[in-house]
Amino acid sequence: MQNAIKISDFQTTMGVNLPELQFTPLDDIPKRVSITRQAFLEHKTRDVEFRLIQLRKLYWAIKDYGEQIVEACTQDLNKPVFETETAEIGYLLNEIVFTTRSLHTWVKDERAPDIEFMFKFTSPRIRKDPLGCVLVIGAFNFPFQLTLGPVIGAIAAGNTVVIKPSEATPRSAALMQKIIERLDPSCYQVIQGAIPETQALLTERWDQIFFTGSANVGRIVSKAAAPHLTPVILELGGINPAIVSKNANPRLVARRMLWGKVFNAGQLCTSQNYLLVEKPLLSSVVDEFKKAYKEFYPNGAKGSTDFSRIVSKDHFQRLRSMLEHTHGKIVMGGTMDEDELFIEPTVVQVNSIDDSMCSQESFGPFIPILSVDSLDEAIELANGLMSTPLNLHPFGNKAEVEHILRSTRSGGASCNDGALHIPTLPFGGVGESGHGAYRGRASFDVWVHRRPITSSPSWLEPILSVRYPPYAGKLSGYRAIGLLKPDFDRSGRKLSIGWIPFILTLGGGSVKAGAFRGTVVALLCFICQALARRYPGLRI
Ligand SMILES: NC(=O)c1ccc[n+]([C@@H]2O[C@H](COP(=O)([O-])OP(=O)(O)OC[C@H]3O[C@@H](n4cnc5c(N)ncnc54)[C@H](O)[C@@H]3O)[C@@H](O)[C@H]2O)c1
Ligand SMILES: CC1=C(/C=C/C(C)=C/C=C/C(C)=C/C=C/C=C(C)/C=C/C=C(C)/C=C/C=C(\C)C=O)C(C)(C)CCC1
Repeated sequence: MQNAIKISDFQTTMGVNLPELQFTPLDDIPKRVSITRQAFLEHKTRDVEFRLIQLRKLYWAIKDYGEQIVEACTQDLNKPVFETETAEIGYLLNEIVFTTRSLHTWVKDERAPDIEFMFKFTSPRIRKDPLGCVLVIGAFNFPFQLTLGPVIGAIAAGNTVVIKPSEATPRSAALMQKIIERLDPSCYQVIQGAIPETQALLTERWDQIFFTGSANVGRIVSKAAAPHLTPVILELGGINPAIVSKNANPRLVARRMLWGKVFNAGQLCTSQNYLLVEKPLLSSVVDEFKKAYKEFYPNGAKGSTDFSRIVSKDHFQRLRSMLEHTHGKIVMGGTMDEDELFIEPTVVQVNSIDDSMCSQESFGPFIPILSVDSLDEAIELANGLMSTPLNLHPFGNKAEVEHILRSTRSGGASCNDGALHIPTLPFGGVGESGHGAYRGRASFDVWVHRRPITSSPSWLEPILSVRYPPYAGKLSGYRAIGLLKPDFDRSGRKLSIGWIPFILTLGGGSVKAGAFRGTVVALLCFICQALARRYPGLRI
């Protein structure tokens, strides 16, 4: 709710001090990036104990600054204390504890699957290497969760990190800097600013960029990354459909859909953008929305401390314009107050999917509803608007939900629910809603390079030497044992080989090839046994 340019000195509300946001001077940015790059090249973050210490420090910094986090979210978004405690502070603390508990397991080399017998002696394994010096660009709506969430994984994976919080929530941005300053400053830096500062960051070379925000800025980030071939994780928005069958429970539909639009005043990327409801259920769904609104906010949302405000005037005006341009009928809510950046949870019955309320992402407390004649009509409309949204909300019986899932694509799906996403499940978009997933174990995986490693022992040389020239006479051997036999015919049908040939051929192929493979296996076993007998301490 503050303008990023007009920021006062330390402010005190209810006795809580908050730091002032100061943009990083543009000239300082390359130097600060090179500090973190240098720290990576010095292998500071390779040590797993070092990473754990940093994560534990982060845990205690978030805990110690808890009151300030609540205050910053109040000032930036009028976020209810309950929502800050659960979706910002609690969410991050849980993610850190989960990560620190699991890290020793996650970092272990993995045995490589699907390895042919002869290569097993090269000890094939997958190592989880850090990517290097990485950039995290955060969004405004859950300023702490969506900025520090990806940072937890990046630290756990052994990267050095530069963090750019959203300037749209200046109190939170400034506080995040204080929090990160508790960690090793050579490895973790916060750069503050808006477009010029972000552009300056994007001209640097990164080993990965993790961006959360709008698709338009996502495109800018991708373009900037391309010259350096930098991988980019994009966590974008979406025009998420809710598809409601006539067999759904209208009370549950209304309560769960309303929750998605009152949590953070609907500034929630996983909540539904619009509802497509089968005609017979329409009027009862609308009635249930009115009842649920009364239950959630007996005295209306405006006077309640349990309802956020819209982040800025620009977003407020964008939302107002959406409502002003609708051809639909407001059946619940509809009030707003620009001075307070308040928009009431508003249900609008629309006549077309092209209505201003459906065709763009609202990212606010709007609930447009369009009635449809069938689930298939709903599926066609939803796929036509944005075929790859971030989330999907099918409501109905098991068969109907399955049918909807099989006919659509989306980053995730909350069946018979609003914006629910379990924190340890991988989370991310597909197509227009982004790519790459994080959270829980995925937060570690998204920040590592899975490096395949083999070590060829010298005693394997007689076998490995089949690859060296001269090649004469070697091709037939390769064809006999090196080629897998297909278990399908030319029309794509699967062939069944039966048990006896399967046993005779050691898993498939011709009897001759199987016999040859068996001889090689027996020979290798014999060599290993002989070696083990001769050198009792030898480990193979
Ligand atoms: N998938 C997710 O996890 C997720 C989460 C939250 C928000 N979102 C999406 O983000 C959008 C709203 O968030 P927002 O308003 O913070 O997004 P935004 O794209 O406006 O801003 C995100 C970040 O990009 C920076 N930025 C803005 N313009 C830029 C430019 N021209 N060049 C370089 N950097 C620039 C901002 O400083 C900010 O840090 C919605 O579309 C929402 O759906 C997605
Ligand atoms: C059950 C018992 C009790 C009561 C327990 C209670 C009341 C527990 C309440 C838990 C709640 C409300 C947890 C809420 C968690 C919310 C979370 C994690 C929100 C996350 C939001 C996210 C991830 C948003 C993301 C947004 C994105 C990505 C985009 O914009 C007792 C204690 C009474 C007794 C014992 C039993």
